[in-house]
Amino acid sequence: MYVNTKEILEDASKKYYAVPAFNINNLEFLMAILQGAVEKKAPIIIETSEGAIKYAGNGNPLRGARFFAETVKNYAESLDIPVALHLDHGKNLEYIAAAIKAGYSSVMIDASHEEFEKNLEITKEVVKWAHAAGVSVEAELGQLAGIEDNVVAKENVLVDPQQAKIFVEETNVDFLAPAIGTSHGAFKFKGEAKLDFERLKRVKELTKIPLVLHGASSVPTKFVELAEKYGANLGGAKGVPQEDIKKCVELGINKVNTDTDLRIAFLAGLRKHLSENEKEFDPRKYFKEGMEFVKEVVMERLEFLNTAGKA
Ligand SMILES: O=C(COP(=O)(O)O)NO
Ligand SMILES: [Ca+2]
Ligand code: NA
Ligand SMILES: [Zn+2]
Repeated sequence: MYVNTKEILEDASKKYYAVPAFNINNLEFLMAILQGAVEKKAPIIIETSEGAIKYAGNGNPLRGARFFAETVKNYAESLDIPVALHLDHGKNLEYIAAAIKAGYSSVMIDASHEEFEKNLEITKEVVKWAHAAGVSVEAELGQLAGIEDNVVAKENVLVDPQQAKIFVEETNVDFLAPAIGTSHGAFKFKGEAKLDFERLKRVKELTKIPLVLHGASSVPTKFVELAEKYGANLGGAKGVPQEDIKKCVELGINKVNTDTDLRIAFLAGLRKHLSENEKEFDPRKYFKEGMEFVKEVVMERLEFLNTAGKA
């Protein structure tokens, strides 16, 4: 069934487990993710960036948002697990409006590159707007290093727990993404992975709402090596160690944004299949192995986060 993201995350927050939010750009990833969630009897959050909406709508935000909202709703209504659709890293108000209009379960307003007061003002506006349409809202405090779609954040600016308390009270936002040291993409840490667990603990104590971990891909060596065996060049890829993710969930993270892990798994399967089946030209066949690897990563993460069996 198609549900509001808040429903899924409030249960997770109460019982201290987490739900992965998997990014998609096309039908193949959606199908692989849903198959994995059904097999694991788990609630699931599907998310699309503004870039994914631009891609599916060929530049038209409402066309792209409708493509994903109608496709996900259509699948969700035929499944007996809770499925939510979320706009990831909303920055452009046109895209946020399109997602709300198309029927997304929730939207992220990411104004974390702005000054605190400005971020608070913008988020307050979006919350009023979204709540009037029954849509829940995620916001972000602090910055992740690395490329955030179209905003290059210079360095990690970690969340200030006191500011988080004020921010949540003033904006009435439904869930919050506190920057605690992660970053997006496949090359996360220069040296050792270091997340600020103390800071995360304080944010949970002071805000008591569901929290989101961005940049949470672990970059599984197995699929990096397989992709490289068939010609990919992912040298130096490094993700968040699984035990760090587990610690974050124990401290109150409830939504775990995962994009890079699925991209690498799909890439490995596609490269492997194409190089072993030079005569194949049916996309329903040559995408299959990549989809199976995506499903494998999905099921593993659902087990690992204790989402399995919570549907
Ligand atoms: O934060 C993410 C995904 O992060 P990864 O690149 O670690 O999958 N999406 O919003
Ligand atoms: Ca941000
Ligand atoms: Na998000
Ligand atoms: Zn993110």
